Amino acid sequence: MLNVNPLSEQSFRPFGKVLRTPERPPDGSSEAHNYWDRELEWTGSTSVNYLAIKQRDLLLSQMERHRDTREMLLLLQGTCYLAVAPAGVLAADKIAVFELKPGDAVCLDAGVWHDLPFSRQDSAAFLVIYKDGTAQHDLELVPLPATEAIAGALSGAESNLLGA
Ligand SMILES: NC(=O)N[C@@H](O)C(=O)O
Repeated sequence: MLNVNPLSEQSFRPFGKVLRTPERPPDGSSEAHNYWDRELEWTGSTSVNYLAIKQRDLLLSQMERHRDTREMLLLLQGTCYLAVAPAGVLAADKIAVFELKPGDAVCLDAGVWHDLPFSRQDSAAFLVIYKDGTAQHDLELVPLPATEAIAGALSGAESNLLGA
């Protein structure tokens, strides 16, 4: 059973960065705004993609990675669970699951394992930003040795499966 962690900069650090209001002084400000420049260095051709997530059972059976790009996930609507594991050899015992709420933005380091997010309601929507062509040329998808249930509000099917 994979427990769900609240999202924090510290807890997410092994997987990438959580983008929140920076603690450092803004690079520009006025009566109307504060601006922080270059929160992430980003070079090369980039695509901005729309990802609509459909609700599915909280059962993690695969993970994917993109070796050659970081991946920014900006949650536009819906609460989600995001399963991640450190880059390198995929170790099932290193998988962590985080709860993402609307407005949360995380940037996965290149090669960090993840699965498509799990929506906690009928649907959810993200902007996904990474190197152009990633979905076509840099998407490695692998099955897990065993399906892992994510601890959350189990659906009927999940309860039956787990004998809950
Ligand atoms: N499978 C797939 O499309 N994955 C990307 O959208 C992604 O890394 O979120």
